[in-house]
Amino acid sequence: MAEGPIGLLGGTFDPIHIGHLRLAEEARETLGLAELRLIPAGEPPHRGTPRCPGEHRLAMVRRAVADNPQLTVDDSEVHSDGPSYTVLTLERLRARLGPARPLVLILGADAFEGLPLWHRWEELFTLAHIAVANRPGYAPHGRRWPSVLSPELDAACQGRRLSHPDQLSAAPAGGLLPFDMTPLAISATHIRELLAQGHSARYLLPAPVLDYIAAHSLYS
Ligand SMILES: Nc1ncnc2c1ncn2[C@@H]1O[C@H](COP(=O)(O)OP(=O)(O)OP(=O)(O)O)[C@@H](O)[C@H]1O
Ligand SMILES: O=C(O)c1ccc[n+]([C@@H]2O[C@H](COP(=O)([O-])O)[C@@H](O)[C@H]2O)c1
Repeated sequence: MAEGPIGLLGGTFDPIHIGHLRLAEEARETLGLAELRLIPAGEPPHRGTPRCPGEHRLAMVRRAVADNPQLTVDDSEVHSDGPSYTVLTLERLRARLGPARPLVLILGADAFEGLPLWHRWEELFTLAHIAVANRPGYAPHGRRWPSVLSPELDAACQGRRLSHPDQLSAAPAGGLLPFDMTPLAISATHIRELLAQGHSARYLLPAPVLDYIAAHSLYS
């Protein structure tokens, strides 16, 4: 029998903020995950070069979760060459963890909407379940979702919808589960703007991360 599902939250984390951390914590709790791994992207595909190098973003993620043993950090993408394609990360994890372990890719609604642009995106469902959280400004689920999805994403989701987190343990991959989290209209873009203008970003991200930013003069 496979052990409990492992959640995977990838991101540029430039920098990591309270929106990411509540997403991780609420996914872990709501979805009944045995563990949640944060995976900072080395070279995030489909966006410009991050403002901070991977080592700094990784260091900030480590500081953000240092007091929470249930949130762990996977540094493999930062230490790999080439674009951080999620399908490659999932293949590597699947090879290491075996075919039976349920894996759950955690995405905010904005990331999910862009899924058909991802490298080998249709194979993601063969490697993991996908759990999608609401994000203010995007249509996550409920009345409007998934009716707002592009036709190709809608088609790929047909027959995958799970109705309860317990179903994540019943198969290693292939399900789609929307879930609610505390709506938080926080973005790394806004935090970078605040810091560049010399404004306070206090309480939008953990104090140890802000201390790290100050110590290394990042984003100013
Ligand atoms: N406030 C939030 N609520 C829900 N999901 C979020 C939130 N912020 C980020 N996410 C999700 O976390 C993952 C990583 O996001 P990312 O690192 O790109 O953060 P971001 O704040 O969107 O950054 P940026 O503003 O630089 O684009 C994505 O799946 C994204 O949807
Ligand atoms: O695999 C891809 O093609 C792909 C394309 C865009 C984004 N991703 C991943 O999605 C996560 C969030 O990306 P971003 O750019 O919103 O921070 C991060 O882990 C990226 O590596 C992955």
